[in-house]
Amino acid sequence: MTDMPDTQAPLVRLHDLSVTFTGGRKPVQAVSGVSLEVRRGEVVALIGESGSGKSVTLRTLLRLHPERRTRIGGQVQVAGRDVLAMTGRELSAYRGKVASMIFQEPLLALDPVYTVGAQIVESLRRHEGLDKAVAHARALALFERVRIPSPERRLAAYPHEMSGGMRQRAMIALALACNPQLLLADEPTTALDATVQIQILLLLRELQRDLGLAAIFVTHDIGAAVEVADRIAVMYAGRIVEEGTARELIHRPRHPYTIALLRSRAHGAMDRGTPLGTIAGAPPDLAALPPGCAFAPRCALATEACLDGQPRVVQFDPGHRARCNRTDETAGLAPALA
Ligand SMILES: Nc1ncnc2c1ncn2[C@@H]1O[C@H](COP(=O)(O)OP(=O)(O)OP(=O)(O)O)[C@@H](O)[C@H]1O
Repeated sequence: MTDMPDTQAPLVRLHDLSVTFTGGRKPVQAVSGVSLEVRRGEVVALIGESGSGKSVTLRTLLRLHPERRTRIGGQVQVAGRDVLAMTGRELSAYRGKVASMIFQEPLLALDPVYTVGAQIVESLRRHEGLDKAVAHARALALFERVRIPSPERRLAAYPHEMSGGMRQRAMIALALACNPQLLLADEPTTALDATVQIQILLLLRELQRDLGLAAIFVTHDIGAAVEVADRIAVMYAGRIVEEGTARELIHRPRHPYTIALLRSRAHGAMDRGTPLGTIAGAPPDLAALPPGCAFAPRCALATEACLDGQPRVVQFDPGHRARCNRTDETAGLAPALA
């Protein structure tokens, strides 16, 4: 029975991940000690201010960083495979087939000189070994699946000939072409109009459920995170500072940063499209991280101990944890939402 896949094991397992960019004058510690598990069929949202390491974490799952200027520590396992140990050939078989990414700007993912249809057909031929006619039929079915009107005509269009929303749907079709198990989405709707954002989010949620995909979304939008995610992980200065079910995190946040994020949003309305608000002070320089809690200089509850060393990780309900010394003080601090 040893070669049977363990369906109970998490599909994604990040353990003590650290990512340091070494190309500049000083090393930039973009991600520190991130551990995160995502099960099959589960959606996790990574939220936090700009520069908190959300995109870097996501991109590590596909090893998209410049190899020679990036130092990666810890473990990255997807579908039981060690992503950091993959050879170039293994990596290109893995990308798109096991894990696929949709980006904020489809024009960066789609090649401008080929029609969208040609790109999907090419991906299906390369990864799945399909012949041209079968690949074309599959591309057409994918366009129908993501509800692109006049799919046959649109397959023959170049990316720049499509509207933003249609391009995003085409990129989703391309990402799903080879039946991946894991969908990674980096601010997938930020560049779109509010109504198109909602349509795309609902489409992603529907596809994720129907296809039983695991997904990790990076977003600035708490409303979108609550809408699509089963669990939310809040990042600050490269660390996950709090993690829990979407419900738990919104109603019973325990990290002062999560509370500040929720409070900073205008009148606390959980409407979609409401971005994270601003919090007084600035995040730390990732090239000179402090020895203690990186949020302490902005935290009203911080003590000397918070400035001196890394805070402890406190576990609440199963799956809800916060990296903070002061969680006794934050219990019941309603984020002024309801
Ligand atoms: N290739 C790179 N070389 C050097 N620094 C990088 C590189 N990629 C990202 N960084 C830095 O790592 C830090 C974390 O970036 P990241 O993009 O993960 O933040 P984020 O939380 O996703 O923010 P945003 O919402 O703005 O995308 C930033 O300071 C960024 O400048």
